[in-house]
Amino acid sequence: MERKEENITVAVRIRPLQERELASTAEIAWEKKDNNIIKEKKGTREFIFDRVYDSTTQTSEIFNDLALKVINKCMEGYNGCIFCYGQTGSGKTFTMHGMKKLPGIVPQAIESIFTSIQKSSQKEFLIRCSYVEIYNESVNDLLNSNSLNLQLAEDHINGIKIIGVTEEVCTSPNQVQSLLVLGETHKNIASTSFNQRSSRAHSIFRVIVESKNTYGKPELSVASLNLIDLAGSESANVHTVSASSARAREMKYINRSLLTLSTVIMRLSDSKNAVPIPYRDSKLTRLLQPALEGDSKVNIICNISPCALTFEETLSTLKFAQRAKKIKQTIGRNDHLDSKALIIKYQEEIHVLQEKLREMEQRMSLEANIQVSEEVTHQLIVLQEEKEKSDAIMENILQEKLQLEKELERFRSFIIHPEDVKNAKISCLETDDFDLISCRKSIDIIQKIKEEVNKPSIGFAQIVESRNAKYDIVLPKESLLTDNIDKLEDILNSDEPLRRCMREEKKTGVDNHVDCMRIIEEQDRIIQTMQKVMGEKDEEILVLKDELKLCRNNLASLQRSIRKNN
Ligand SMILES: Nc1ncnc2c1ncn2[C@@H]1O[C@H](COP(=O)(O)OP(=O)(O)OP(=O)(O)O)[C@@H](O)[C@H]1O
Repeated sequence: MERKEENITVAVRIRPLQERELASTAEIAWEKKDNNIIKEKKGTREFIFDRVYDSTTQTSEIFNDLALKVINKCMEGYNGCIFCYGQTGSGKTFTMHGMKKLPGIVPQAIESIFTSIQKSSQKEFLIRCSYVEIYNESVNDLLNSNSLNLQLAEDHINGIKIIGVTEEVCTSPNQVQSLLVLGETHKNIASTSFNQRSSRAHSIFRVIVESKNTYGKPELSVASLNLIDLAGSESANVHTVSASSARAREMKYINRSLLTLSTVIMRLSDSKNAVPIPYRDSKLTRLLQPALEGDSKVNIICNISPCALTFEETLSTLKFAQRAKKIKQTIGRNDHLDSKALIIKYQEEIHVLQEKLREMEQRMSLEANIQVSEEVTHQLIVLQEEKEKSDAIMENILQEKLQLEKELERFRSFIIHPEDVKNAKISCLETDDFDLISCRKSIDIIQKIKEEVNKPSIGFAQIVESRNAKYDIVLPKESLLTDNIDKLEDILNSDEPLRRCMREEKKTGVDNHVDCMRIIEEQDRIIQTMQKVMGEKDEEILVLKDELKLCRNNLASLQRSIRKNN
């Protein structure tokens, strides 16, 4: 632990005259002589301090001159303590807390701590805050209105501890600011003869700064900064008869604890005197003991009124300040190489939590995979069912198509094409009931039919036109018959209904061309219907083929994603 001796820094702040003082005939009794001297205006008394501020000084100047040094020391691991001392209405709360537009030492200290953290690139910090008041010798938690009369205990590492006090870990100035606002709502404030809003208790706002090196030597320090707004001393005679017993009781406790503080300061300032120091006589001095004994860099700001109305009280304050100025301290840095600091504890907890988080993330991703697999499997089953259904439909359609193709083929077989005719055999000529003569007769008959068909009156000319080739082949010429004997046989073979009709005609000698045409028409009609049905079926097959293709694509992408997840 590094140690160096230094005096407590003491400053005096003279506040401006208040309305009540201005309205009185009382004169100015105290004035600033120099930057560090205050003197009695009409007398010879002079007091020298580290700094003297007059009524024109802004709190920000006091902060930069004095408080900032304490805060910077805290950031390096040294304890710090700043307190405002003075009679009631002298400007202690104004200096310590200030107002929104004129912020006091506390809000400026908070800003400064977080700015310093921002600039420290090679350190990690943990900030926690507590806010208590000592009211009628009872330590009350200002951050928890239910925590009253907290007990104090001595801790060899952390000094005097307030058992059960709320300590909030803060990560931003706003968070600390909101704690101050909360504490303010729980404070004991009342109107007194000298102050409309008089603090009836000593309030202690404590910021604990834990810091740890992130580079180099693994240094760890825990420093506490105590910012104390003392309640103001009051002479018993300033209270009127109407002062309530509650006010009188508060006053008694305030004065007694301030007297103890004075005694402690006096004994500490007199190093030759070996009498015991009565720290335990009040909660205030008990709490301030470690700081006053030298574990903290201490700043005392003594607030005074320059008015002659409170001359005696101001003189008493200046004497207190003079004694405090004599106290010598040996301040040491609080290096903690053990794991008791919260920052270490929290880092260990963070490590454990990070491990847990990693495990959880792994489990979650595993779970997600299982879920994906289940979802994919379900989709796969649905798709396979759909595929089976569409396969069955396809099979039916194919069967139907096959059936239709067979039928179509059958009906097509009724139609005669020239190439078919070429290859045909004259089997019909080999039969018993069919000779060349009868053929000739048949040809004659067909010729007759053709002539009849070609007659415009009959009206079948167009219908039969397409089939003329067939009949042209069998023109009634013997030579042609010989040449196209194969064709003739084919016609006769494949056009069975027609042949039957012709035979009928041959047998009976009755003209049957009307029946022949009807047969031809019937054949054409059936073929057209079959072609139409086939066309529709082909379209259906195309649609189903597209659907099947889509199903196969989906199936393939799902199988791909299952492979990926596995
Ligand atoms: N330097 C200053 N400039 C302007 N006004 C001030 C200054 N100091 C104090 N005042 C005003 O004087 C009044 C009393 O100040 P303050 O409440 O700070 O006194 P106090 O010492 O805290 O009193 P108490 O001990 O009774 O709580 C307030 O209205 C405050 O605004």
